[in-house]
Amino acid sequence: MDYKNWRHVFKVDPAKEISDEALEQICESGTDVILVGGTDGVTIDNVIDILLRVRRFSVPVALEISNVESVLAGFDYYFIPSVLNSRETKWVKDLHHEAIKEYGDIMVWDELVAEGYCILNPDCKVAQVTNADTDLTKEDVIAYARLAENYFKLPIFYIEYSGTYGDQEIVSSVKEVLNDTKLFYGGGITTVEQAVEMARIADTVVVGNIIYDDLKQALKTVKAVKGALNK
Ligand SMILES: CC(C)=CCC/C(C)=C/CC/C(C)=C/CC/C(C)=C/CC/C(C)=C/CC/C(C)=C/CC/C(C)=C/COP(=O)(O)OP(=O)(O)O
Ligand SMILES: O=P(O)(O)OC[C@@H](O)CO
Ligand SMILES: [Mg+2]
Repeated sequence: MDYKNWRHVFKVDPAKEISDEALEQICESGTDVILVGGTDGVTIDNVIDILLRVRRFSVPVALEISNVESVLAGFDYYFIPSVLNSRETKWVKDLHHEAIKEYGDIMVWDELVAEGYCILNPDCKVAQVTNADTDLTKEDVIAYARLAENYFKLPIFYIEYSGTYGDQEIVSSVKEVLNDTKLFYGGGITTVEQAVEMARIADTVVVGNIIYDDLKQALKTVKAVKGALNK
């Protein structure tokens, strides 16, 4: 299935331990994709390990690149984040420029999907690493969404609350101004109710940490998201 039609995503962090049984349940859950990614501790070894283990199942698998050293062939898609509200150009376009300078000749451009991130939880790891300015009004976030769609023409705008449940009003307001760019929501989904709530607003709902904290609850989010009607 094309990433534009994904409703539910499990984000599997290669830096975190997961048993074969748990991984099998995640892969066979009916989720639309396994997105392999994390902020830190992502290495070529742990990415190979996850790829080989997920590839035993038919679910699509994408790599969300957090450093060039851990990129390898064999994924269906490569998701490339740019943190639009980072205070440092490094996380918006400099690392990307370096990577393209080095690997531009061998890159398969059709497999790359650019994501415009807007990080809104000041305490999460990714906000700290990328020095994100999370002190934003609803209007600021809407402006980032419009920048992503109408100026940079990014296929994905990702509202990231990693580790905490987000503000529905902000997510709804962003959804209202987007047309072609898909809205990904991720952060703090721990219950079926939260999964349904965000699935009614966002195009795609990303479920991460609950996989490691409460697998049973994590698995329930798949049906919840897929059953929810997008407004
Ligand atoms: C073999 C082959 C296919 C070759 C391809 C060639 C190649 C190298 C292509 C790459 C092209 C390219 C443009 C790459 C970009 C390079 C790069 C390093 C960009 C920077 C990306 C970036 C902004 C990273 C910052 C961190 C980030 C946004 C990570 C995303 C994941 C995320 C938000 C995780 C959430 O946090 P988590 O880790 O889960 O937090 P907890 O542990 O607290 O839960
Ligand atoms: O881990 P959680 O809080 O579910 O967030 C999911 C994802 O948006 C992280 O990048
Ligand atoms: Mg995580």
